[in-house]
Amino acid sequence: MKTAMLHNKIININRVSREMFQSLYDNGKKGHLQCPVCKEKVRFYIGINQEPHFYHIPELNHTCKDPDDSPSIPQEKVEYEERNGFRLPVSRTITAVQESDSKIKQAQMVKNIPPFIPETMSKYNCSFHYLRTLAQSGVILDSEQADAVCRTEGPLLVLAGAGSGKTRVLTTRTAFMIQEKEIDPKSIMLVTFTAKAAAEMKERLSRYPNMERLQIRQIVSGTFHSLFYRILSFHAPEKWSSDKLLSKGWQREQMIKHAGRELHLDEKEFAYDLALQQIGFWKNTLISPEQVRPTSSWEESVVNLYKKYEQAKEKEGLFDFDDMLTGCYDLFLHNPAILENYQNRFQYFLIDEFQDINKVQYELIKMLSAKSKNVCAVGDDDQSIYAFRGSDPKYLLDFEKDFPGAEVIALKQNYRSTHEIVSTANQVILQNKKRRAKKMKAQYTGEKFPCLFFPFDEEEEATSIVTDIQEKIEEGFEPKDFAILFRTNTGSRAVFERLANSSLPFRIDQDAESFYDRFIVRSMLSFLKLSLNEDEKGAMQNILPALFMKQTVIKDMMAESILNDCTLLECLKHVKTGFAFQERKFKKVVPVIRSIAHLSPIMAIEKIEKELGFQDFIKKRGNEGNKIEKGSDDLKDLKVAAKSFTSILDFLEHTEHMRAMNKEIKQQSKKNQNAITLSTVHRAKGLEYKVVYIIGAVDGSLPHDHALEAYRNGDFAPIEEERRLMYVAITRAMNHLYISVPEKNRGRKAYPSRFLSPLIREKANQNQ
Ligand SMILES: Nc1ncnc2c1ncn2[C@@H]1O[C@H](COP(=O)(O)OP(=O)(O)OP(=O)(O)O)[C@@H](O)[C@H]1O
Repeated sequence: MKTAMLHNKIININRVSREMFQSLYDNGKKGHLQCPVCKEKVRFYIGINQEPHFYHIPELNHTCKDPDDSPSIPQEKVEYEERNGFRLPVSRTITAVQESDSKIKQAQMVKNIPPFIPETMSKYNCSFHYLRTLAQSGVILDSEQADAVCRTEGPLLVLAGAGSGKTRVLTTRTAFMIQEKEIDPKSIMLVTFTAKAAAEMKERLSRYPNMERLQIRQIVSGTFHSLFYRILSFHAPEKWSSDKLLSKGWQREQMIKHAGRELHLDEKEFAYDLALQQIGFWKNTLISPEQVRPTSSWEESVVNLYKKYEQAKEKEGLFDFDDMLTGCYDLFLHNPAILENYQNRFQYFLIDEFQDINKVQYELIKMLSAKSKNVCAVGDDDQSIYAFRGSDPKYLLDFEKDFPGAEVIALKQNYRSTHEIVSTANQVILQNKKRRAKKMKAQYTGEKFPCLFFPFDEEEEATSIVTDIQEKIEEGFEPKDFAILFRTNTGSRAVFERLANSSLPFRIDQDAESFYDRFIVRSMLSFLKLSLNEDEKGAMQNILPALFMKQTVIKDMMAESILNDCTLLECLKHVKTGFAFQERKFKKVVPVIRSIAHLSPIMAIEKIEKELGFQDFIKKRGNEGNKIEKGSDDLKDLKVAAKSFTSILDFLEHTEHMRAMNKEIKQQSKKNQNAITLSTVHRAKGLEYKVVYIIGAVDGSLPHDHALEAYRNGDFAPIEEERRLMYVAITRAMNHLYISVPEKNRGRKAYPSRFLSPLIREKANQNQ
C-alpha cells in the first residue's frame, strides 16, 4: 500500500519527502502507523527486494487496498528549508502534500555478465602418498594447486587470484613438507599478513591427516612484525621491551605534533596523518631522513619531522612498529654471525599476501633465504591495498629477477564465488592500467546476479540491509553468513545503529571506536547536553576547547558556581580572560545554549555551528589538514544521524545507548562466532562470506576523496589502489553480492562510484 495514517493524518509515500522515510519506518516499528481502510497497525517496508510500501503484520492476513485520496481526510502541509544540503522541516510533522522530492530508484542487477561456460577441473597424476591421503580426507587440489604444493625446493612464485585457494595451497604445502618430505617443522617459517591468518592456518593444519600438535607448534609462524620482533627481543631484550613500544596511533600522533610545533607547522593546515604515513613509507622502504630527496615543500617539512620524530624516540628509548623491521634489518646487516645462525635454522619460507610486502620485509627475506633459496611467495597483485604503508606489488612482479631460476605458477580458478560475482570483479579490475593481465574463472554459476541498490542516504541504506538480512535469515541463512563492508569505520555508523536496535547478533573490530566518542562529535554533543543540564561538568569540560579556553578554567567555574549559586553554564558569563572580545563571546554562549533546548537536534546543531563559531573550532582542532579523517566530515555525519530525531533528549539518549552498545558488542565480538560481520574492506582481506553488502559505493567514499584529489593532480596510483579495494570487497562474496549506491552522502548529492561504470552501462559487445 502507498498510504497509511499517522496521528490521524493520511500519508501517501508518493508525496512525502524521502528524507522522512526512515522516520516512517521507525513510527511503524513503534506501532504508530494505521491502515486507512481497516485501521489495524501497519508497518513501513524499506528493503532491497521491493519498493518502499506499507504492509499489514502478516499474521492479520489483511489485503486492504489504497483508498482514493479523499479531501475529507486531513493532510498537513509542511514547509521545508534547505541548508547545507539538509532539508529541514520547519514544523515537526511528517506529512507533506507535495510530490516526493526524490524518485525511488529500483534496485538493478549488474550488467554485462557473460554467459557461464563450465570448465572441467584440471586433474593431476599424483605420485605422492600424502596428497592421496589428503584427497581422501576431502582436501582436493587442482593440478596447478598440486604443482604449487609439491615444488618444495628452490624459489617459487604462486600468482593466486582471489578465491583461488592460496590458503589451501599454503597449508597443504606445509603439511606436505612435513609428512611427505619429512622436513623439520622448526626449519619452516610461515609468514602471514595477520596473526589471525596464522592461527587459522594452524587450525586448518590440525585437521589434516597425521599432523601432530607438536609439529604444528614447532612451525615458526606469524606476521613479519611478530617474527622479527621475536628475534630482536631475544638479542636485546632491554632495548626492545614491550613497554617501550608506541603501540597506539595517538601516541605517535602526539610525538609528531610535538615535533611539528617546534618546526612551527600549523596544525590546522598540515596533514599530520599523511606525514606519519609518509614517514612510515620511507622507513619501510629503508630511506633514512638523510637519503630523502624532497620533491615538494610539503615533503621538505615531513623530512624535518621525520628527523625530529626519530631523535625524540631515540632520546626516550621508545620504538614504533616500523622499527621492529628496520631494527632487525640493521641487526642482520651488522652481525653476520647472527644472520648466519638464522640462515641455517630456517630452510623454507612460505609467505602469504606477497603483494603487500614492502622493501624492508623483502630485503629481510632475501637475507634469510640467501643460503637455502627455498622461498615460496603467494600473492595477487590485484589485491595489493597497502601501498600507503610502503607495500609494493613490484616485488611480486619482479620476483623472477631477484630469485633467479624461480618457477611461476598461476592459480586462475576461483572456487569461492559464483560466476556472476567473479565476472563483476573481473570487469571492475580490468579498468586498472598497472597490473598483470589475468582473468579469474569461476567454477559454478549462481541463481542471483549481483545487485546494485539506491537508498536515499546512509539511514535508508542501513535499514534496507537489515531488512534484507532479516528476510534471508527467515529463508535459512545464519548471521555468520553476512558481512557488511565499508571504506572507513565512520561509514558504518548507521548500520551499527540499526543492527544495535535489532535482535541480530553482529561483530565489529576491536579498535572501532564509537562514532559518538570522536573528538568533534563529542564537543558538539556536549553543547546539546548543556542545553538540558546546565550543571553537567563533563559536558562543560568538553566544550572548553571549542570556546578556545584552557581546561584549568573549570576549577574556577566550579568555585564560582558555588559562590554565586548559579549553574556552571551561567558561570561562563563571569569568566575573566583579560580579552574583552572573548568575554563578550562567553556571555553570548549562555543564551544561545539555552535557546536550543526546544529545537530539533539538527536545528540546534546548525545554530551552534552558526552562532558560536563551531566551524572555527573545527578548522583549528578538527584535523582539517588530514586527508582521510576530518572533523568537518564527522560533523556532517552527525547531522545525518541527528535528523531522525525530533528532541535533543531522545537524540542524546540514543548516542549514550550507542556508546554503551559499542563496548558491549566489542566484548561479545570476541566470543560470538555466529554473528554478522561489520568490517572495513582492509580488515576483510582473506575472508569470505555467503552474502556481502558493500556500502557507500559513491565517489568520495569508495573511491575516497583523497584518491580523487590525487587523480585530479595527475597521480593515478591512489585511484588504482581504491579500485583494488573495491575488487577485494567484491571477491569476499561467495553467493550474493549487494552494492549500495546512496543518493546522498553526508547530506549532499552523491554520484555512483566510478568503479561501477562497467556494471551500469550496457555494453554493445558482451564477449567479456
Ligand atoms: N581445489 C579446490 N576445490 C574446491 N574448493 C576449493 C579448492 N581450493 C580452494 N577451495 C575453496 O575456495 C575458497 C577460497 O579458497 P582460499 O580461501 O584458500 O582462497 P584465497 O586464494 O586465499 O582467497 P583470497 O586471496 O581471495 O582471500 C575456500 O572456500 C576453499 O575451501
